[in-house]
Amino acid sequence: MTPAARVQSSIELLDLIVLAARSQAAPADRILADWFRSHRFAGSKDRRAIRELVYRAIRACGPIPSSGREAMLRVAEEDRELAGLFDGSTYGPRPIDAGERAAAGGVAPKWLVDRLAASGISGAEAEALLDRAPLDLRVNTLKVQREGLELPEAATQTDAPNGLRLVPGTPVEQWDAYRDGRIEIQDTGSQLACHAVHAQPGEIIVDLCAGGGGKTLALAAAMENRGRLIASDTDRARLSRLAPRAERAGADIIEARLLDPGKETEALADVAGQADAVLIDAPCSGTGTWRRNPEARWRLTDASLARLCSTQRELLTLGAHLLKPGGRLIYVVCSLLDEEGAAQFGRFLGDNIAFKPQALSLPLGVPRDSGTRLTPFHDGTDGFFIACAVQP
Ligand SMILES: C[S@@+](CC[C@H](N)C(=O)[O-])C[C@H]1O[C@@H](n2cnc3c(N)ncnc32)[C@H](O)[C@@H]1O
Repeated sequence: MTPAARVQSSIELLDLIVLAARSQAAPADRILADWFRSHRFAGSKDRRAIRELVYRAIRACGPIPSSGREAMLRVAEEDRELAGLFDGSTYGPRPIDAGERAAAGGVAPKWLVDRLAASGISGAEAEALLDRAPLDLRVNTLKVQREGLELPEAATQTDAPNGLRLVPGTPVEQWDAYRDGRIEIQDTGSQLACHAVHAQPGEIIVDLCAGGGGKTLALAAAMENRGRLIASDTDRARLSRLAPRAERAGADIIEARLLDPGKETEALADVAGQADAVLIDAPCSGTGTWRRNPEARWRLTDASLARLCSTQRELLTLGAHLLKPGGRLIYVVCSLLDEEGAAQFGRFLGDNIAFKPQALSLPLGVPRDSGTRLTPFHDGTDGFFIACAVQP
């Protein structure tokens, strides 16, 4: 493909992505994968260049643009070489009309920029939400210790106890160490959220919103495969990814439990009052993960945020009900909005005065009310709010 043809294909893909974002349909990654499958003439270099262009344009537009062309013009405004490819050549984009409008830039739609600012995220902190994320690994101590691990490429140690960092795009999935479960791909912030659980061998631990089990596997490793680790979620597809991952990681103590939405308490009745620790990695707006998923800021609405906050409240209540006296409740969201993080947790503490917040001794982050906040700007991790409470 010519460079101009790649730009035109990216514009057409952005049209599909914008349409899908407006109707909460397929995510950008899926749209790209489908397009590459049905356009075999696009070779690997074309695919890489198109993906790069599409994500540059998504990052460049704060509010959702009205078309793919407007989005690409936004990038072209700051890239003369790209602007020169709007040349009207065969398969290329038509020339830029005098006065043709580019999409608005910025970090996010205005209502979200305002909410972030109200939560103390503005300026450089807000801009860093759209940086490129590094590639972080967790060494699976069920199989190997960090000191004993040999990898095809040099990695630097992170602040997470078993964390390593590589250049983004390193083909980790093709490495033997990945295939045989010695390493997992996991953001440092996510690793520190697991560290905050202080999971011990022999404990009963519930990972209430386990999803595909990223954090469950880290907990199993901390528990040295001893004790009970119940991994629950309401999403069958996500939870079904856990069993093969657990097998690869050699994590034997995980009991996966699919929850019926609205009937979670019944499904976990046998654990009520028994757990040493409950991790609530709650569903959230994901404002802390825009580095990996910049399109998410086009999809979030005030109404969906309110629904997420209400689910978080219910999950906190359920988590508290599962704990034994003295048990630890660890609340985590990959969001930087206080209504999902500090204020949500503060409300729980206000409604449940028997629970006392516990300081977290994490190597990164800054205190935010009763918890700790990690941000891409301050900590180089995804954005997280992490807090712990104990009922003495
Ligand atoms: C942030 S994700 C969890 C990610 C996961 N812990 C990991 O590390 O990969 C939140 C999860 O909460 C789940 N969820 C939503 N509502 C739930 C509910 N009522 N009970 C349990 N899980 C729920 C979602 O399906 C989603 O998988």
